[in-house]
Amino acid sequence: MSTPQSSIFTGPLVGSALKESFVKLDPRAMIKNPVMFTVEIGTAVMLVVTVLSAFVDDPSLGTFGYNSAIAIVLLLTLLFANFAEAIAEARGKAQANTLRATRRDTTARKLTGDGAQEQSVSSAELGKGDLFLCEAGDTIPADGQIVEGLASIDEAAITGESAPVIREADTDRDSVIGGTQVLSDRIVVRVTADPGGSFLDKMIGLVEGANRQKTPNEIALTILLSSFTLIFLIVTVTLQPFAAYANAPISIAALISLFVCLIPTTIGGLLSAIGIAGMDRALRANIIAKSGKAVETAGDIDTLLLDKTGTITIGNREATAFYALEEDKLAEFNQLALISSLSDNTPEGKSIVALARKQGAAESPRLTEGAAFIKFSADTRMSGIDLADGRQVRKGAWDAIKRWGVRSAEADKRYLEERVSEIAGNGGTPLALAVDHEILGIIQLEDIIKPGISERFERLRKMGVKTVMVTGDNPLTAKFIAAQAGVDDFIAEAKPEDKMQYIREEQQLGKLVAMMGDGTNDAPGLAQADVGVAMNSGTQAAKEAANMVDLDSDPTKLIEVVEIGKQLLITRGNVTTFSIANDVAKYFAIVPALFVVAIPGLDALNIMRLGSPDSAILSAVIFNALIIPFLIPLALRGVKYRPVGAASLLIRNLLIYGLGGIIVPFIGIKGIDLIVNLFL
Ligand SMILES: Nc1ncnc2c1ncn2[C@@H]1O[C@H](COP(=O)(O)OP(=O)(O)OP(=O)(O)O)[C@@H](O)[C@H]1O
Ligand SMILES: [K+]
Ligand SMILES: [Mg+2]
Repeated sequence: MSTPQSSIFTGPLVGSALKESFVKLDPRAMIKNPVMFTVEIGTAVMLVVTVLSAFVDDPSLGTFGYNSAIAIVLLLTLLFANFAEAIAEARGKAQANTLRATRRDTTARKLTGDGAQEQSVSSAELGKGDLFLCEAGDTIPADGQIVEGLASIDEAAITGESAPVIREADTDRDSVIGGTQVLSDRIVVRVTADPGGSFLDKMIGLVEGANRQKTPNEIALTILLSSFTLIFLIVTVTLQPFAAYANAPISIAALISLFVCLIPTTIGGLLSAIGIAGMDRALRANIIAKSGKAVETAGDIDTLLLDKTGTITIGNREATAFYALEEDKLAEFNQLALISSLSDNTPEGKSIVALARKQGAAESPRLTEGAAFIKFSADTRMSGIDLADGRQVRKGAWDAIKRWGVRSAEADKRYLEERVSEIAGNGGTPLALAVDHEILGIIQLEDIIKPGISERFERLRKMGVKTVMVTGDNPLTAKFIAAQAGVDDFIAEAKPEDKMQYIREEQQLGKLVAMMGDGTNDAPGLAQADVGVAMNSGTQAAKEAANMVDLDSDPTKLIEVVEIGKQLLITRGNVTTFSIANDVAKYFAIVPALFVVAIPGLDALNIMRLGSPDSAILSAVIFNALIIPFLIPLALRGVKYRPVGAASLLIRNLLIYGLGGIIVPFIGIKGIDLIVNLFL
């Protein structure tokens, strides 16, 4: 998906967009955009007037040549607006075609009879709940969740990322996507999507814009623009009796032109292109937004919930030291740390195994035979093993182990507590290791804060976004990392439901909240958040609850999501400002020119000194049409976004797009008028 940043106007895209521009003239499609629809009616009337003026000898109809010029320019206005939308859609369509190539029928190795038999079927025959087997070289036939094994998978077809990813059963990285390829090992997968409802199918629909719906903001803006259109319709129509009274009758061509110049055609023509381009920018960042609304909401986010481990820190939290309470028991410590982590798939668990081995511990099948592994969960904040000999070994957060119940002597506990505070105070994560409710000592886990992350938080702060670090770690560690990384707030010893609680509280204050997650226990939070971004590597539940999926599974992507949303809102706001300022300026450019012959007093207002009323009108409609293609690159690329406060941003943009919007038409229309007068 991450196609190289291509130019907006590439050959084949332009060709198909040009064709689409004509197809989109269909009034049934046009009516969805009331501003441009009225332009279409105006164009139709002008065409009739043009034909009439060729045959009927009525001076009030105007000349055939002038009428056809106006009619053509109006038609171009429509085509330019259609082209803006078509070119915005074309990029998505091209991507959809690439994706379609990935979605082909493959043979699936379906498992039946409780996984005992293997049967070759077509991927199209797989339904939700079916089990299939994949080995190195196989193409994964359908979306699913790994129930057994682990594999390295090439997801380049979907994500554009060539480095293989590891997907594993019983982890937060257990989902696989149909169409991707297994590179090594063997997995058993349970199908999670029926044919036609796969991730790829949804993605194709999204990038194609087939089910693109107007966002609430777009609908509101469309209503506002339609009311402007209605007001200007009244203004234009009431100008006629006034003109007749002043003995300066206005031709139909002039009236329609004036009307089209006054209504907000610029934003009307570019509105949907801006929206599509916003989705497209998200897509280029490898984010699949399930709706345009989600992208927009991202631009308004007040509070950003970010995980500590893996988002703010590098996330390979590694065991760097073991502190045994009694030095002569270090060997036992090593041994128990090792066996309690043997089936712990977390980075923490794996690194504990590695450190224990390095310090001389060896596996002892005799010891682990018949043992039951206790998996780590964010709720218990512990993991461990129940040995066949009856001993219970646990490792976990200090307070979690204490809550499990420890019988250690007070003095020992105090001594260990100091170790714990020392490790946590330096940003490390202390884990207590206990056997049969007796603490043996402390495991020190260390993690590194991502370089450059505090600059990103600074950027967010300037945009007025509050960042909150969420961690299952203890308050001391959390405080240290929060201060180092420069987040605004933190939640320590957080359980999944605490996230949800925090989101609710913020929302009750009227805040919009975004979060990113991957685990099944993140799903409620992802659903509750105004913007929930799931990692592609995450569980099916997380992906379903979220309104966006990040194909790169990069937790810092949330920051980018906010920036893309802001850019979309600002681009739309600026083009709207520019469009309306333009229309005001056009009013003052045209009206004095229209009446200057009849009312010489208006000459004072006629600052533009346009050649004649006819050339003034024609120049204004030409300018009005040209400004649309002129702004297409801005609409598609978005306004360059700077992280500054809302107030200074508003002032800046009002200056550039408001004042600019007033000045540009004067210069533009004057210039066109000079050229037009060469021909008239
Ligand atoms: N594999 C593990 N075995 C036992 N305890 C663990 C393990 N991993 C983490 N812990 C303990 O559980 C706590 C919570 O871990 P959890 O992974 O839920 O949150 P976190 O990694 O600190 O934060 P984040 O939400 O950013 O991932 C940790 O602070 C640590 O004390
Ligand atoms: K206009
Ligand atoms: Mg974690």
